[in-house]
Amino acid sequence: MSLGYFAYPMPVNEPVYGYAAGSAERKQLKKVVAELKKAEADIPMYIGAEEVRTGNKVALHPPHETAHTLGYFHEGNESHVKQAINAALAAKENWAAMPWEDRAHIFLKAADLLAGKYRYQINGATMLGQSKNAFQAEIDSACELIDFLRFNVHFLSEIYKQQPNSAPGMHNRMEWRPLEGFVLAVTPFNFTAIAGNLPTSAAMCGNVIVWKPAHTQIFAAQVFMRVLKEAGLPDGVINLIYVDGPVLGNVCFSHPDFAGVHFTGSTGVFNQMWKTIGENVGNYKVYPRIVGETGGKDFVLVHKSADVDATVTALVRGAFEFQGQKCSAASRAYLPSNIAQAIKDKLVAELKTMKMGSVEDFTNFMNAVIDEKAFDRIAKYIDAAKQSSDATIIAGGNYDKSKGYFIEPTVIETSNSKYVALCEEIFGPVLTVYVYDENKFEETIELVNTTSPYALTGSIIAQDRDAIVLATEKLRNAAGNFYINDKPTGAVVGQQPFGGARASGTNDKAGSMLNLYRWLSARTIKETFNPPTDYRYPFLQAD
Ligand SMILES: NC(=O)c1ccc[n+]([C@@H]2O[C@H](COP(=O)([O-])OP(=O)(O)OC[C@H]3O[C@@H](n4cnc5c(N)ncnc54)[C@H](O)[C@@H]3O)[C@@H](O)[C@H]2O)c1
Ligand SMILES: N[C@@H](CCC=O)C(=O)O
Repeated sequence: MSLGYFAYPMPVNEPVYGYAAGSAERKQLKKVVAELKKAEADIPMYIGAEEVRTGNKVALHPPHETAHTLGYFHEGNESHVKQAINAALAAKENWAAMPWEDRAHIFLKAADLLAGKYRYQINGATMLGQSKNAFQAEIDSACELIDFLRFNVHFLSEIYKQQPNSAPGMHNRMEWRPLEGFVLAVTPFNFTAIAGNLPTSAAMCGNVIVWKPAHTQIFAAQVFMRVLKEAGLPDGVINLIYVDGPVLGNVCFSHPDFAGVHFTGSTGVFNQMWKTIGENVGNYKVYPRIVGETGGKDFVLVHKSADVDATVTALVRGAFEFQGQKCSAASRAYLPSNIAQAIKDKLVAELKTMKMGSVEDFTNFMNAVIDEKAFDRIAKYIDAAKQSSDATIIAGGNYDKSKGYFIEPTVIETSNSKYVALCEEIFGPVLTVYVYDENKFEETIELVNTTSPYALTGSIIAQDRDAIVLATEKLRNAAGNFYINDKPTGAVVGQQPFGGARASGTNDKAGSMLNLYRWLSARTIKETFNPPTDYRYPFLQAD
């Protein structure tokens, strides 16, 4: 029963804690990190009302301290995927029928729990499990996830208000129904916020979800699942399972009730999913929604009028925060010949001041990359640069996996505008720079536009307004998030809706109304107050 239209005004972004030396929040976070590290967590899957322990235990290690064991998760198989789908479908009717304000309040309560009681837990789990420093964890697993929850409640309440016109004698209305079936959320390792947003944005719309996180993000994912339970999310609405990708795909993409996938991860995996879904079209009850935000090869284009210090800071933060493991990370920079040397000199000097090590030491800017597979992949690009006649390593270039997966922040300079490290996503702490003739700005814009298949983020750094206008126009399709005089990372929910096009995904802008529309299937209802009782039109009468 609805007895009013309830208001959910635009929220403000969650304030970011600074964790400065001596602060109470820093002490508290350190204490929780130490407790989490000792606890040897035993992590079940969450299917319906059950905490499922299969006994097939997989150990979790901090990427920066691989000899330590954080705990174990219970890995599932095909039967658990089926159980999760069944639990989701069983929860569907009640969940879809729950009044919006009650659904909304579960997610608003979850946001408050994250902002208070669980803030250090979710940050600590992200720090240890994904090797994020305290600040990077704070902006991700606390603030961005809280923002996703609060802003999506606001955006969905705005969508529900959108209604058609009505001519005299009738009333038209629009029901914003959830999709018919279940939604699959497949989430990446690098952002706890994204992992939390993909299942909850669709669930908020009344959908039921099977959620599969990356194995390397499970340590934080399970904290969020417990927060959702405590906030009152009914059993079966979101089912958290730990299985291999192909096992998941085999069951979900051949299921008649598959209604959509909310994916963030690499372009290759998304392409494979899309193909499999295409092959199964005709076997589903509905045309599934396919939403995927994928890889990037994000650029920084520097104009001859740029400020050197601003450029270097944008490059250092943009390329090396969280070891470059952001889809938005600055990974190729185009430097004009007049200031290229000054930029490179300062960049190299700044990188020498950067410390790398465990997340427990708050003076470390850099930590480890996520796992051995990533370490080996990134090291190959560095080795190739060492051997290439087209490339020189001007900073970093060393790596070591004896204690953790550590790779120095590395800058490659190349004279080949199509060098592999300017084209392919490396997803690690590697920035490739290319110096161009300062008088060939327009040609360089074209180069930026055509060098890589991706179009996620990019920046122009310039003081000359004409250069900014030109780059903004000509690079319209080269990035879904375009920055002027800033790094290309760090989008904030409600401020810079996030997503790219071309090989970077479907650009459904996480944390915006656009994304929520994908999880809704509108029904139009026309009610006529005084229906006609005779089929004959007046013109049928004889003169
Ligand atoms: N555009 C964005 O908004 C955005 C945000 C974050 C990360 N990313 C991208 O994500 C990638 C890094 O994350 P990752 O390493 O976790 O990506 P990934 O593609 O390896 O994995 C993503 C998810 O897909 C699952 N998966 C892997 N193979 C699968 C298969 N065959 N079938 C079904 N599921 C499968 C993984 O287990 C994981 O849960 C980078 O390419 C990065 O650019 C993009
Ligand atoms: N939203 C994040 C990127 C997420 C991708 O990994 C940013 O804008 O840096």
